[in-house]
Amino acid sequence: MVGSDRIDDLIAAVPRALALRAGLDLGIFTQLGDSALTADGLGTLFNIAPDRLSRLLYALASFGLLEVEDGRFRNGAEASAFLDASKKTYRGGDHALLRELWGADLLTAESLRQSRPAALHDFSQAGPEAAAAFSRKLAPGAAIFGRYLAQEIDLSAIGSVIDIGGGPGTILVGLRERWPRIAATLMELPTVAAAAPEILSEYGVDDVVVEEGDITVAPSIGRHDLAILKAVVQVLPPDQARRSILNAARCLTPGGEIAIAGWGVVDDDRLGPPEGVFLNLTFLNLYRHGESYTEGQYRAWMTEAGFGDISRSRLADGCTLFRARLAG
Ligand SMILES: C[S@@+](CC[C@H](N)C(=O)[O-])C[C@H]1O[C@@H](n2cnc3c(N)ncnc32)[C@H](O)[C@@H]1O
Repeated sequence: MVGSDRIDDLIAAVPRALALRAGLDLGIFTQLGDSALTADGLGTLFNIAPDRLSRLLYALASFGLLEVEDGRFRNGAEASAFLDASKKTYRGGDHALLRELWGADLLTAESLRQSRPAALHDFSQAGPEAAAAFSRKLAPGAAIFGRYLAQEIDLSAIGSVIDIGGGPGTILVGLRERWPRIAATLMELPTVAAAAPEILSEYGVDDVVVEEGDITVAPSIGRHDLAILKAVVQVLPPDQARRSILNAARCLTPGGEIAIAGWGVVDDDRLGPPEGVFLNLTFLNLYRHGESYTEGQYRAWMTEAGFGDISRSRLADGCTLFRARLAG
C-alpha cells in the first residue's frame, strides 16, 4: 500500500519551523548564549510565565535546537552556532523578513484565484516608513550575504563596488569586513535610498555613497569595478529585468565584473533548485510581475549586455550566484 510519508513529513516540518520562529522572535537562543537556564530563569528574564514558556522550550528541545538536562535548557550545537545573535555566524536575523514571507505564502491559492498578489509589495510605491521598515528586515541577511560574497570572490583588485537595489546597503558592510579599502556605492530607488544612511550608521558605517536611481532607466553616475544585483532582477518584470542588467553593465569599468545573486533563480527545467522553485510561489503573492527567472534567461540578458565568462554557483545558504565579466 502506498503510504503518505511524504505528506506526513511535510506537515510535521511546519510546526517545527514555527517553533523555531517563536524562539527567534523571543531571542531565546541569544539569551541562553553559552549558559544553561531553567524555564523559571528564562521566564523571569522575558517576563513570561514559566509554565507557558516551558512548552516552547521543550518543543525546541524535542528536535535538538535546545538540549535539556535536570530542567536546565541550553543551546544545541546548531543553535549555538547559528541562532545566537552575538555570534558572527548568526543566521536568525532573517526572522522578521520570514514573518512577512511566510505570511504571504499562506495566500498562494488566493493570489492564484484572484489573479493578483494577495500580499502586494510594490517597492516603487512604498512610502518612506514602509520602505525603511522593509529595509530593516533585509539588513541582517544582506550583511551575512556580503560576508559570503567576500569569501567567494577575490576582491583584491577591486577599487570600487556598487550595490544596485541594495536596500539597506548592508551587503557592502559584510563585504568590507574582509575588504575594508574598497569604495562602496549603494544605488536605490529614492524612498529606499533615504532610509539607508540611518541603517548603515547602526552598523557603524558612514562612508557608503548613497545614490538615488532606477536601474531600469539609467546606470549609476559613476563607474565601478564590481556591480552587485542581489534579489533585484527577480522583483522586476522581464523587460525591466533585462534593462536592469543592460544598465548594470553601463555602471562598470572595462573588464568590470557583475555578481547577480538571489534565491529567485530556477534551472531551465524549472524543477530546481528548491529555493527558486518555492520562492516563485511567494512572488505570486508579493509582486505583479517579478519571478524566479531561468538560468537561460539570465545568461541571455548577460550576454546581450556584453558579459562573457558567465558562471553559476550556489552559496552555502542556497543562494544562486551568477558571475560574469565585461570585455577589457
Ligand atoms: C528584495 S529587495 C533586495 C534588497 C537587497 N539587494 C538584498 O538582497 O537585501 C529588492 C530591492 O530592489 C530595489 N529595487 C527595485 N526596483 C528597483 C529599481 N528599478 N532600481 C533600483 N532598485 C530597485 C528595491 O527598492 C529593493 O530594495
